[in-house]
Amino acid sequence: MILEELRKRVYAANVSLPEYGLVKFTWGNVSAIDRELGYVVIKPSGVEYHNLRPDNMVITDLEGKVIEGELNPSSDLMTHSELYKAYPEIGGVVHTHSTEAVGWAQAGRDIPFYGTTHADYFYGGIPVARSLTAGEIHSDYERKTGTVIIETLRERGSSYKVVPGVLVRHHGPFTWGKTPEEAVYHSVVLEEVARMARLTEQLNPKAEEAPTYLLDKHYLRKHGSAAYYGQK
Ligand SMILES: O=C(CO)[C@@H](O)[C@H](O)COP(=O)(O)O
Repeated sequence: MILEELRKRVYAANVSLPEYGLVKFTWGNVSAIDRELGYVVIKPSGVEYHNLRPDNMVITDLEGKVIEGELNPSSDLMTHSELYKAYPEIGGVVHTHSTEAVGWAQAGRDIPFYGTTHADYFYGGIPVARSLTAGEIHSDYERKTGTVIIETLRERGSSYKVVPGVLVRHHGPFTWGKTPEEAVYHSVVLEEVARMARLTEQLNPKAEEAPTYLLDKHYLRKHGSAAYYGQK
C-alpha cells in the first residue's frame, strides 16, 4: 500500500473534523497531496467518520483516476484537485458544512474582519465566492467549484497564502494549508471567526471592521513579512 504515512495523517485529519464540531454525518472531507507523485489522498465518499481507517483512504491522481482504493473518492475530489493545481504551496485541503460558515455562505456575505482572532490567520475578510451558473453546475460542478474559489481570490487581489479559505455561496467553506493538519486548523479558525462575526453583528448591528493597522500588526506578528507580501 503506497503513501502509508500520508494515509495515516489524512485519516487522522478526517476523524478530527467531528471532534472539532465541524461536521455532522459525512458532511466534510480532508485530503493531502504528495507533490512528488502527484497523488491525492482523500476521504472515501459517504463513509461515516467512525468507519474510516488509514487503509480505506482513497488515492487518486489530479484528474480523478483512482490509483489505490476500493471505495469512491469524496465527491469533492475535483474541487480539491483544482486548488492543488492552482496553489503550488499547499499540501492539504478541507471542505465542511460547518454551521456558522455555511450561514455566511448561504447569506452570500464575506465574513468581515472584526478582530484579532481573525487577523492571526486570515489577512482580511473571508470572501464568499459567487454561485455557480446552471451551465457550470451541469457541466463540471466540482471542478467549477474550485474555479470560482480561485477566481474570487484573484478578483479580490488576495493571495491564497494569506487568505487560506473561501466560502462558496449556497454551499460552504473550503480551506487549505501547507499540510492537512494546517488546513484543518484553518477550518476551525474560520468556523470560530464566523461565529464571532455573527455575534458581533447581533450585539451591534452597526459594528465596523477592525482597522487595517491592527490586521497588519497581528498578521505580520504571526506570519512575518514574507507571508504578508504574498498578498501583493
Ligand atoms: O457538499 C457536499 C454535498 O452537498 C459534500 O461535501 C458532502 O457533504 C460530502 O461528500 P463526500 O465527501 O462524502 O463525497
